[in-house]
Amino acid sequence: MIVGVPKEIKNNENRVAITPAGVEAMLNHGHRVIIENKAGVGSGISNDDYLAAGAEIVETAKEVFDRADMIMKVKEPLAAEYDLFKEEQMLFTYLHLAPEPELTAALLKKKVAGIAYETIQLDNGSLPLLTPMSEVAGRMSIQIGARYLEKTYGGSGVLLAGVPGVPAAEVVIVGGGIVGTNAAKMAMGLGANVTILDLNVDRLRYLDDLFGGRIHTVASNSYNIAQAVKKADLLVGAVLIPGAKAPKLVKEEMVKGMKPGSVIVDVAIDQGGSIETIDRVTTHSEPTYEKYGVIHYSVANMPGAVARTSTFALTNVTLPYALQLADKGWVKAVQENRALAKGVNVAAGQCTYEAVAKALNLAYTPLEQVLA
Ligand SMILES: NC(=O)C1=CN([C@@H]2O[C@H](COP(=O)(O)OP(=O)(O)OC[C@H]3O[C@@H](n4cnc5c(N)ncnc54)[C@H](O)[C@@H]3O)[C@@H](O)[C@H]2O)C=CC1
Ligand SMILES: CC(=O)C(=O)O
Repeated sequence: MIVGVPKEIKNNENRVAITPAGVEAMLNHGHRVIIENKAGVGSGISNDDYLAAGAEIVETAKEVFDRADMIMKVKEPLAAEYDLFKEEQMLFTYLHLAPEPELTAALLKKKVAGIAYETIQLDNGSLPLLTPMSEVAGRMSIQIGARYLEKTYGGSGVLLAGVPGVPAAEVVIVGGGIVGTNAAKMAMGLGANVTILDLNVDRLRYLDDLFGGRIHTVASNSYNIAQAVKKADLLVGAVLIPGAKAPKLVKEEMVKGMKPGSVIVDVAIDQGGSIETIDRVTTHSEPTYEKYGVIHYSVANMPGAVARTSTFALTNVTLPYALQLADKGWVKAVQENRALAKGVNVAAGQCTYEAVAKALNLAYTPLEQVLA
């Protein structure tokens, strides 16, 4: 099979979907890898590194899409890439289709088999191809929040740690999964007071144990969210219902009541955002906007800014699945791997992921019907 890796084109997206180690593994399995010129540069991987591992470098994304049976990417395709899909091509990448009707329509029209990293799910409910980027984004959310709290960035001028005699900042995290836990680790490490809200009380129990009772855990409901948001210097949105649009848990009225110069980092923006006043996706070039005196940060590809770490963390987990797809073709691969089957969001012109179909008001076709 020919595996194609285009250069990412999202604003400041410096990650790349394969490393030289991945190229070597693909070749060892009998496949060929073609990579767009300079696709790895943002992650510190040169064309020569790829060539030495046995890849072929081509000049344009069009050539990659034209020649490859399977496209491996990091971020969801952007409008400029929609015309490049080949009929029934396999696409393995983050897709986040629930807030993306146009992309979904383009994939359905070309009958692309779109396998989304973020919905591949093990039987224990975990999302192994989302986890490493959630670890990155969760950790980043606190350093980003700390920066925007500084006066020079428009913030309230609060230091997360405080100092002896002046209290530490209040960090409130809505969603205690991978992003939330990693945000809490960083915030606690910096000396902030941390509150995490989650719907899942068992998860809160686990976090209470993990942090030795040194963070506050609170059951998530609109009353408790309102109380927590009111006191927050830094609010992190970190909820997820796999595949679905994020619920808007923090209402406009709650944001209006926040302290001037406080900061919101809505990590859940890639699923549409969990804060009512987050009305746009921002970019690394222009990451924030101000509303009701509160700084809003809603970048959907946060790990792209720390691409060297992120590319290796991501490809560590994507490669084993990519090899299965390349070795067997997507149909056989998903028939033999239940976790991978959950990644199939669209195939054969049908929407095969229920939460995506619901979010976009599309007909839902169970994957088994497409495979029959
Ligand atoms: N902006 C970016 O660059 C990135 C965004 N993300 C996104 O961050 C979000 C969170 O990801 P993970 O932490 O990996 O997910 P996760 O599945 O590990 O955690 C989500 C948590 O949200 C909780 N939750 C669900 N509904 C809730 C509610 N009503 N109230 C409170 N908690 C609720 C769940 O119980 C779960 O513990 C996802 O949308 C993910 O795609 C991840 C990486 C990078
Ligand atoms: C998860 C995701 O969307 C990202 O890492 O960019």
